[in-house]
Amino acid sequence: MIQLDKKLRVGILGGTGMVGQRFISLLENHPWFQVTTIAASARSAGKTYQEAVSGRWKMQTPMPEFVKNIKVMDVSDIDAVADTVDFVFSAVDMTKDEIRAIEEAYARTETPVVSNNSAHRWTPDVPMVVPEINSDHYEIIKYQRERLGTKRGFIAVKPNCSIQGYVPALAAWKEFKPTELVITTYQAISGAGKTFEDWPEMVGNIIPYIGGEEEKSEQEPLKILGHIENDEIVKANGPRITCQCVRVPVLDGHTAAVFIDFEKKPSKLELIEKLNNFRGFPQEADLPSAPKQFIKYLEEDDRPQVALDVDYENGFGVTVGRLREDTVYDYKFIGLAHNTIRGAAGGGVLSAEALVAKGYITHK
Ligand SMILES: N[C@@H](CC=O)C(=O)O
Repeated sequence: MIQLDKKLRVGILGGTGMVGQRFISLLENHPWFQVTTIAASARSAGKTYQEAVSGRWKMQTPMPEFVKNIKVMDVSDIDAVADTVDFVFSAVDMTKDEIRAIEEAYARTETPVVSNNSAHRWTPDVPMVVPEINSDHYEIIKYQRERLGTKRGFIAVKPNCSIQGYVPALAAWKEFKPTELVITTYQAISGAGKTFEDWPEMVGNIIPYIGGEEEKSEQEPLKILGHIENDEIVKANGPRITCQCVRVPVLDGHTAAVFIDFEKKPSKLELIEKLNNFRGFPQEADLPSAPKQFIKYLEEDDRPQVALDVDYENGFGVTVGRLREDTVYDYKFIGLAHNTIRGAAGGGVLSAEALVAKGYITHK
């Protein structure tokens, strides 16, 4: 693993919300990153983090000591916040237009922005990366910096949490050329920033609608599987993906039930072997948060299960099971990923580690 002489100073934009809290929990004792700054709305600014989050700490582990007395800054005091950090994670809660503008404004202060938000996912020169799959897309950053007129500053985003249970399998099976997928996702309530305490209507309930989620689940995989052409990322032509997204009474863990067709139908054994052996840049570079084995195939008929498998590889890994031939499609399977770790803050932390290892994030 790379050793840094001193830790990089990190700011969390939107640090009081659920994803911000997850960033703070994951970054306690991080070997490369030290959270020095938390920025949130004017309502929280000036308070200590503990005061600002009072009664709203949603993690299952206690609030880390180091963060309790940090004075929350106003996220719109861009220069003041940028002065205190080497880069920021963004989990701000604003309109898409506001997010696009504020993330660009931070990037223009020469502060790299690693964002959990969807606002910039379709900006053509903004990489949307799952580090095991398409960390080569970070090469687009040089064109983004030209557009923004920056030397250090840029924006990189991570994709939606709903796709993390099946896109890794698609990447592992690329050589068999997947042509068509029919998916249903079963999404945990933490994806909506909720716990059962603040969303009691979800106990024993299913809600067959998550605003905007189906389009993201169908389209974002194509950007990840795409390639750089000139100064933009061009999305892949296929596979065709159709998806239904359903909210289920689970705290953490998005499950995907997937039917899949291939151009060249492989054997079940070949598919399982590709899943278990799939490695990418985080494993090769031995990044601090990299799961040793990114995808694990579980042979038992009743796995993956949220209760047993959501924390696989500390929530950074993906579990797959129930792979079998189908009567209409070539195969069907189930995938599971932790939505607030691999699917949100953890995916952001791993992306930032990849950006450090590749030299895009440095000390100011
Ligand atoms: N929109 C998702 C969160 C993923 O990023 C959800 O509602 O589960």
